[in-house]
Amino acid sequence: MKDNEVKRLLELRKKIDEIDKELVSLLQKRLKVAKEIGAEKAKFSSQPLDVTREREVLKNILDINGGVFPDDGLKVIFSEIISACRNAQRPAKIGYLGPATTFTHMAACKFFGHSPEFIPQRNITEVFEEVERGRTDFGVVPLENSVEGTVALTLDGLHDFKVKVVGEVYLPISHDLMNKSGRIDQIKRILSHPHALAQCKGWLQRNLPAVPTEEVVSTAQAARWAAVDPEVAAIASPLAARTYDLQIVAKSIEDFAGNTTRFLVLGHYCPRPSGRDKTSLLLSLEDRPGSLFKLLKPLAEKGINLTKIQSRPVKDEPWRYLFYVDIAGHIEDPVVKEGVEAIKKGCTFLVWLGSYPMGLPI
Ligand SMILES: O=C(O)C(=O)C[C@]1(C(=O)O)C=C[C@@H](O)C=C1
Repeated sequence: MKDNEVKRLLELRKKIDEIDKELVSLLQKRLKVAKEIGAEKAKFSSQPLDVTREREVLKNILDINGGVFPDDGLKVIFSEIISACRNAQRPAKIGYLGPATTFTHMAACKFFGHSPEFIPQRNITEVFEEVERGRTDFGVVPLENSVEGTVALTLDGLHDFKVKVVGEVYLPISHDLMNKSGRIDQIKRILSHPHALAQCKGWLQRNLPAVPTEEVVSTAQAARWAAVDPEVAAIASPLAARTYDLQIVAKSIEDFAGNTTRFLVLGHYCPRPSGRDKTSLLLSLEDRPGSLFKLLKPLAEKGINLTKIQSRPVKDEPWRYLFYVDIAGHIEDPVVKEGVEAIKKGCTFLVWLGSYPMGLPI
């Protein structure tokens, strides 16, 4: 490099340093205002988290930017700025189905950003329990996978614990095969969560038909085993590979493209209507002809969109079923409120699980 080129580079770096200084000063100002908002909210014991406002902030920023700064980068930066401001208002503890690096962990970070404290729980029931007891502010659990279907333990938790659904997150699930060496010929056993093994069955049969598979409690647990045993390969997330220092043998080995999991965020409040909301219900129908029709009729009449219905056996009453139901709209929308009241008439019991902003499309 010539002298004048070095000089030019130093000048430009000085400019960057000055801009960064301004950015930090602006971030500090933003944090101060966010704390003031937090103090106002605390006066009427309102929850710091306002997903609708957060989405509005992100939309405003992308509009102002007009694509000049890469939009994806800007979204990540501002999601983390908001996460830090929210956490400064009141530090939050988030329980999730652990251990660290599970897809539920990734979903929790997608929803809350990285500022809160994330606490891995041993199983789905524990996530519910900790939220119910108030030891965590929120919990994140998987509800359904586009290939594997509904997670029964989550439906049980919604029935057994006093918690509300306060949000949802959709996360694309892409499974990688990983081990210590990155060499396929070293693999003597393949470990993963039963869902992940099922989602990669075709690929495993085509590529490693002679290698036995073993089910473990989570994809992260599988990665931990792979980290200590060179003969073990894990099917897990890219985050697990980074965390446990594993090499990728094969990327995205799931059999169906577009494999997505929907996660629920559990808490104790009701987010305000955002204009694009979902309401979740848990109900039990009378055991008589036409009771399911009675449930669906008022929804159809009022033009309410039923987005999910899933039955689950009542454990202590053979051949009776609970129904988990999602409908479009917020319980504060008059039409939804009336629809739920109408449904109630044909139910032996109905619990409103929560109303919350719909998860963003991936
Ligand atoms: O506007 C609010 O209500 C705030 O608390 C501020 C803020 C933000 O940083 O922009 C932080 C947390 C909320 O979830 C929404 C937005």
